[in-house]
Amino acid sequence: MSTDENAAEELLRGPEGLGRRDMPTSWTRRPGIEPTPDFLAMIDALRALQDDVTAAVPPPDVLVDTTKTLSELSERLRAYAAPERDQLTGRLITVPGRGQTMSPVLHLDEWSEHHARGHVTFGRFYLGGNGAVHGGAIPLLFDEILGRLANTGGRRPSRTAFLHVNYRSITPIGVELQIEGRFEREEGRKRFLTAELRHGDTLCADAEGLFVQLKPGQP
Ligand SMILES: CCCCCCCCCCCCCCCC(=O)SCCNC(=O)CCNC(=O)[C@H](O)C(C)(C)COP(=O)(O)OP(=O)(O)OC[C@H]1O[C@@H](n2cnc3c(N)ncnc32)[C@H](O)[C@@H]1OP(=O)(O)O
Repeated sequence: MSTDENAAEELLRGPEGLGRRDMPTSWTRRPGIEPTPDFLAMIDALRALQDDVTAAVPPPDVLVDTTKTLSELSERLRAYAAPERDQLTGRLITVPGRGQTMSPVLHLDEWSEHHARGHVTFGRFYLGGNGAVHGGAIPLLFDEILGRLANTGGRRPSRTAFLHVNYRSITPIGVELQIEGRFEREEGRKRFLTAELRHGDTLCADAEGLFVQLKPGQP
């Protein structure tokens, strides 16, 4: 196993491997790369921007200005693009949201090898229509909680083979929702997990996921 995989395994091992607020703040493949508060602040600002862009209907002059500013920002950051092995976003597993903005921030409140409970709020960015979260955004969240659960507790890495989602009632944006995941059973390399997303007493969606443990050399 490479040093990188060892580092990941170390953080994923055991009930304390995830969800701890006081653990080292980085999962990095190269010493010296850390998610500084400034980096995390940039990610938070991007999340707010995604919500604001989604909601905004600006006048033409503001649109022109905004486009110019965004293009300048892209160009500025492009100069610092790193290869995947050095990328921070998505790999900061000790930070809620893992430093990426593709899925909403999952806050874990309780964690064990077989169960996880947390909360999440979908912002305006995730709107499908009529106040409901887009149907494609909900599996992102299920994959996040189940993927973590499937790969924690010293288990060898696995990948999602299927993720079946049932949409039971609309999932509202802009309010805190509760999410719960369970590691149901293991059959050889196959790990079966389930999850539910609720708004108070209302079941919004549930999911069943199969995660298959990777064979050596499988990407
Ligand atoms: C690497 C991770 C590190 C984690 C670090 C933590 C990071 C911090 C948290 C991140 C949280 C986000 C986690 C996201 C996790 C992803 O989303 S991964 C990305 C999405 N998934 C993929 O890209 C997977 C693509 N598919 C594959 O790579 C391969 O198909 C798989 C899933 C590895 C399986 O292929 P395989 O190893 O050749 O397996 P195979 O021998 O065909 O099947 C094994 C068994 O599974 C069954 N099976 C396989 N596929 C299916 C299926 N679709 N339906 C039913 N049965 C199936 C087979 O029938 C067989 O059953 P048995 O005959 O043993 O009873």
